[in-house]
Amino acid sequence: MLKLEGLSKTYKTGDAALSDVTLTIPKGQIVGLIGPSGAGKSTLIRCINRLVEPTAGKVLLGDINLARLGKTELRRQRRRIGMIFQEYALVERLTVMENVLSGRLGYVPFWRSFLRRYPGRDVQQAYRLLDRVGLMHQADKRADALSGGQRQRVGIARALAQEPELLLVDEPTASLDPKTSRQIMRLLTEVCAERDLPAIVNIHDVPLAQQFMQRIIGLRAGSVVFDGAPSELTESVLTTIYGAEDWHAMRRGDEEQSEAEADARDRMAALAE
Ligand SMILES: Nc1ncnc2c1ncn2[C@@H]1O[C@H](COP(=O)(O)OP(=O)(O)OP(=O)(O)O)[C@@H](O)[C@H]1O
Repeated sequence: MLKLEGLSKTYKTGDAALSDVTLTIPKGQIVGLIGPSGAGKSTLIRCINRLVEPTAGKVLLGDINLARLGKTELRRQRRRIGMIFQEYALVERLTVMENVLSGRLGYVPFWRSFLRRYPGRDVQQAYRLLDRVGLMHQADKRADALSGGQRQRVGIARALAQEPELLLVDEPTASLDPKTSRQIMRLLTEVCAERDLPAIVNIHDVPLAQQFMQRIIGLRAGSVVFDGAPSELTESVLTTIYGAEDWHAMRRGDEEQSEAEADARDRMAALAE
């Protein structure tokens, strides 16, 4: 279970990016974090594993307050948190298998990782994970030979190889097309459910969040302005989160996108006739 208590962050520049955020995420719950640009979504995610140092507040993972830890203990505790990134953050020249195994780096002694000699148990687990994310036959391919969707599957397998207790997911589908985005979101929600794993997903795409998340947290100017079920995300709630102009502009953007897609489909269909 993750508990944030009074979490705040003011950057050196004076930007108050997070103000007094308090929330609890129970085991197995997958939470979508939405809000306009600059609302503090990335800051919130990064304060949890202290890629960004919180200015105040507690980050309780189980009964350990991550916000209070010194460097060595923080490094150990970070193993409990898996991260998935928008741009995948794979080592491009390494194979898919080696990328997944790198999720074990926090556990194996340095010499083993340096020689790339992982324990047999880790290798077997990595194969199982590759199978689960549908990449069994790509294990020996270099990461730079994969499509965006396949790369994100490697990112998911790598995070799971860590055997985390929490997943932090930063815009996992922002670089993917709509169909691949849905496949990735489906995979993410399934693997979390299978492991009773809680996740916080920073997600720009509101309809995608509504379709896949169990709970939505809306941030605006560093504060939580909505916390509820996807079905409660009404027009007026979205206006509170995004502001009237932004929300209408976003919706118009979606409509234009759908029209463009329908138009492209019609053209393809005409060509195929
Ligand atoms: N390293 C930094 N130094 C100073 N200010 C920062 C830094 N990172 C973020 N901020 C500021 O903190 C606020 C929150 O930014 P953050 O990136 O967390 O928002 P976000 O909701 O993730 O936005 P986006 O959706 O555009 O990624 C913004 O006002 C931003 O300008």
